[in-house]
Amino acid sequence: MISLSASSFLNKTGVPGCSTHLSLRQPRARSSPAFFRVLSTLGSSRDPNGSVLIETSSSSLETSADIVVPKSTVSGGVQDVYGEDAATEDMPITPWSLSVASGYTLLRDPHHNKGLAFSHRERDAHYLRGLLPPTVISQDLQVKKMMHTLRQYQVPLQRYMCMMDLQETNERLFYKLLIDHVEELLPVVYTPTVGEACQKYGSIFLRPQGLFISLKEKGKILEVLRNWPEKNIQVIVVTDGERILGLGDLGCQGMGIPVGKLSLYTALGGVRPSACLPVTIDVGTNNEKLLNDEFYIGLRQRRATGEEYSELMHEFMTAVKQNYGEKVVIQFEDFANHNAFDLLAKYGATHLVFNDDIQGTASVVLAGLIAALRFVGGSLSNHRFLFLGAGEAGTGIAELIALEISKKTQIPLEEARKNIWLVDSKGLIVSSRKESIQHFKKPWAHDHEPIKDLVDAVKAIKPTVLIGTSGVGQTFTQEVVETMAKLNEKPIILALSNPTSQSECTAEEAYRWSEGRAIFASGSPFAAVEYEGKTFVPGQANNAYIFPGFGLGLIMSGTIRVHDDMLLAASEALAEQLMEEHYEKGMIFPPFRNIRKISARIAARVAAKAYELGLATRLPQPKELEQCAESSMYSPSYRSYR
Ligand SMILES: NC(=O)C1=CN([C@@H]2O[C@H](COP(=O)(O)OP(=O)(O)OC[C@H]3O[C@@H](n4cnc5c(N)ncnc54)[C@H](OP(=O)(O)O)[C@@H]3O)[C@@H](O)[C@H]2O)C=CC1
Ligand SMILES: CC(=O)C(=O)O
Ligand SMILES: [Mg+2]
Repeated sequence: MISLSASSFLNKTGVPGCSTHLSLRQPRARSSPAFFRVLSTLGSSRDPNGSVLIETSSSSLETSADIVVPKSTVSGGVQDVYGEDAATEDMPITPWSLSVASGYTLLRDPHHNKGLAFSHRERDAHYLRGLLPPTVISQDLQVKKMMHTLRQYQVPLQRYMCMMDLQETNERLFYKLLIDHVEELLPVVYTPTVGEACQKYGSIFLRPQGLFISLKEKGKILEVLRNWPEKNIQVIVVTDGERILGLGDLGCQGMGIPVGKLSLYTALGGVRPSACLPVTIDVGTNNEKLLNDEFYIGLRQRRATGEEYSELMHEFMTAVKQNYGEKVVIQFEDFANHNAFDLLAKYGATHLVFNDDIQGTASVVLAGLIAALRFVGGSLSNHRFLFLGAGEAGTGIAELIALEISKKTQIPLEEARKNIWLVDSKGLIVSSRKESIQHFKKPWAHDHEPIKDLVDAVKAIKPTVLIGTSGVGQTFTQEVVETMAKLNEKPIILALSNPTSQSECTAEEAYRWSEGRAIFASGSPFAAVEYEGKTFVPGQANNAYIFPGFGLGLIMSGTIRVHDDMLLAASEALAEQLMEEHYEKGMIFPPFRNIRKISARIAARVAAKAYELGLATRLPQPKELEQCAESSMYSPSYRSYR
């Protein structure tokens, strides 16, 4: 038996040099109900839940000239299972996945529900008469209405809950809203509000989103993966909740992060929602407040460590490869650094893994620095960098800067590192500390006398660039910023810590304390600032610029491993999208409103690099990679139902 997805009715579609690969879905043998498989032309009946049940045999389907039957569902590449690509937008489809939803069931199916936008013809054809009031409205009017509703909520968390509710009831409207109003809604579904949502997840929790894999599932992870309704997964974002933004250990409630990141994969990068899988690994939490919170949703025990932790993670990583193949992107997100670096090193050789906090952050910051050269002149090798925070983000960025300098100037990497200094919770990282520091800090232990305070480190090192990656707010004090401004005509100051409460300083403070001379960007958004009659627009130095396009590039090329050169390619693709009008406002990142175009360019460059390195498997290489990226992006416009 074969279940036929809606898109299988569509002809192969595409743009020159990029054919969209459509596929039949093969149901898993284990749990697929035997009695219904679909093809409306072959006759139908209704099951008691309102689903239309249609029988067919696989052999009759395999003969259809328009249909591609892959041998395996884990072949990677771009597979338009539900007719979600922009290329399929104008074609009528049947609203089904495993069975045709109709009537009451259709209204409660978030993938196909259109609410009042169902036409009268569709209401007749799909048993919706009477289940909706008589008015028919357009999706655009629905967007207008939802924005009006959202703007009534003054409390950001209420807006977040409203958006989550929409995602669970009408997925296309959710994404249309997010894409059309990206600058307004990014702070709602992402930082800073997602941070508060994770902190209060137990209290606001209505419906589970994503897949929860706890120690209780040990030995059964493959089965758990098979409980997820979608089979053609292309991206997994996984966390264990130990370092959620700069808010620390939020245990199982970290689920808000993979869910939010994957919403951005779709809205910003065009990866279709059905291909995205959010996962939270629950090994307990050391957060006493949560352990004592009656509404906490996770395991009520302290974190498992050592072998117990590694075994669970290994079972997960193995099960993912077994179930989805090796072309599924596994994005590690918000792990604590004592696990993050090891997981990346361990699975980098066997899986398509990407650590967003280490690699994605590095790529976005490098892009901002390349753009900032426009204001400060010279090349990166002429600059001196000082970081507050020497963890995933700090050392990840430092290493990519050094790599870029080394490649551009042909000097050895060790030499390039010498202009980069980091401060951790114990002070400046210097050679006398080398024996006692974690392995990822060792390359940065340069010869210098120990210094405890940041301001003294600024005075001693005289950086041209100051980057905050400590997760601790208000650490770029007035004295720190004024010292930077004394040392530099245009000090580059990046306050990367999230959410807003943990930002090292505000945009207003950076501009005021530097007398309007700072080139400033922050991890969470700040509004434009007026200073002495001039308007400054702070950029958002956030990995959200990179990972959606980066992931799309990996998927569209069927890449099997991430390589540092792809991160450099992504940085360059982002930096080159700043226009004169942006520089005039002091910006070092382009506005998010053009993010889909930006992501397509990043995806194309990443894919091109993958082909160049021989890591891409989707052959032959499409001629127009950027066009290919754009045309394979998910479009949230409603489809017409036959
Ligand atoms: N804008 C963006 O895109 C991104 C932002 N971030 C943000 O960066 C922050 C850090 O993340 P990450 O690097 O993963 O975290 P880590 O825990 O890996 O690193 C934090 C680092 O900060 C140091 N630190 C902590 N407190 C202080 C202090 N008071 N003074 C000086 N140093 C201190 C720690 O020191 P020690 O080692 O001694 O404990 C550690 O080196 C978070 O807020 C996160 O949200 C992260 C990724 C992307
Ligand atoms: C942005 C991000 O990934 C973080 O703050 O962890
Ligand atoms: Mg993160």
